Amino acid sequence: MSYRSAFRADLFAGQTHIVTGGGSGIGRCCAHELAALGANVILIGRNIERLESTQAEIIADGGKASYYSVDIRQEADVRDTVAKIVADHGQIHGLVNNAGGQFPAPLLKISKNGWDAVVSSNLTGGFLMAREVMNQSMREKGGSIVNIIADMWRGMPSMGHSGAARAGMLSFTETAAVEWASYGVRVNAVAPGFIASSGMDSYGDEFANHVIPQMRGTIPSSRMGDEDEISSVITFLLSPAASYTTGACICVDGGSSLNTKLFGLKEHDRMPEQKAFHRAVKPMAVQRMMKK
Ligand SMILES: CCCCCCCCC/C=C/C(=O)SCCNC(=O)CCNC(=O)[C@H](O)C(C)(C)COP(=O)(O)OP(=O)(O)OC[C@H]1O[C@@H](n2cnc3c(N)ncnc32)[C@H](O)[C@@H]1OP(=O)(O)O
Ligand SMILES: NC(=O)C1=CN([C@@H]2O[C@H](COP(=O)(O)OP(=O)(O)OC[C@H]3O[C@@H](n4cnc5c(N)ncnc54)[C@H](OP(=O)(O)O)[C@@H]3O)[C@@H](O)[C@H]2O)C=CC1
Repeated sequence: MSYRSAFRADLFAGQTHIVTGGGSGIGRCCAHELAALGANVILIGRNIERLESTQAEIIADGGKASYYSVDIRQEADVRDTVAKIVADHGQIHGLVNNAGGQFPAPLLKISKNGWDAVVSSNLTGGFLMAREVMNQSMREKGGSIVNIIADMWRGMPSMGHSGAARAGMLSFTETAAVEWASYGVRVNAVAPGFIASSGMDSYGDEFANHVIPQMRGTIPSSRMGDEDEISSVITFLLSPAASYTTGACICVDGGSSLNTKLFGLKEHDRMPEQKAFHRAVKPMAVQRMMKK
């Protein structure tokens, strides 16, 4: 097995874990790590080629993997796919709700369809997967769910649809942790910062050449994270080492969520009319404080 995990090699032996978005990026990396630790890994995504290729890599490494192609936004398809997985593999021990994505755009440029596409990918889809896995396996037999969210703690400028969905996913995580604790099911979240994943490459040259260098300057650790640095925290949360941890969110972001915001006030400073409006409605004392 070529994946060198920090965890014990038989940690998940005899267990089945689902990784949504397992055909690429963080999900693919996590699927490799879980398989290296003995899990039977179920990959979920839409693009069959990528799923097939990750499955082949894992099998070539001596691990166990299968894939099921499904759009996690389609309720009936999710229900039927989970039923097939349970029929084929039996108990589901872990679910990594990792599938998702968004496009960079300021709020004012996001159409209703664009908003819905992102919210359904990053919030509704994760809910559907968790509900079906719970109803069809974990409710009877227990398990662990890990939801991947994002660094949305101070909003998510230029990805506001995603920020709203991820904040919702955090709330879902907390509610599910409480409601499902008595079934022996733990539900936690991981909030990655800026991770050098294949997904991050999908935003084009402008993003790669301008946004990423600007983002990098805001990270206290002075670098982007790697996929395996997210995978190891997911693995911890799935494992018995986290047996008393539920409803938690671990930020894996090199400190970026503690640092100043990504974007300064340059745009605002270029808008004298709006500035004049704010000044006019503020009490004199506040204006004086602002001038200092
Ligand atoms: C910057 C600083 C950040 C700074 C902050 C940076 C932090 C980064 C942190 C996160 C990093 C990552 O997640 S890394 C990578 C994760 N992976 C990705 O994001 C992969 C790319 N994303 C996807 O494929 C997404 O799933 C998604 C965008 C929702 C595509 O879903 P669909 O295929 O269902 O969407 P479509 O059917 O094509 O389109 C549905 C609607 O969305 C609109 N739409 C789709 N792409 C659009 C686009 N680029 N611009 C405008 N609108 C778009 C379409 O026009 C449609 O609306 P109408 O025209 O009105 O009908
Ligand atoms: N990289 C980063 O810096 C950060 C990433 N994240 C989040 O982490 C997760 C993994 O991202 P990353 O690996 O970087 O990016 P990728 O784009 O490589 O991974 C996203 C995966 O989700 C799958 N997916 C997307 N939509 C659906 C859908 N509707 N149904 C089923 N599968 C779907 C995609 O597969 P397919 O297209 O085949 O369906 C793909 O494999 C995402 O949720 C991402 O937004 C969060 C914060 C930061």
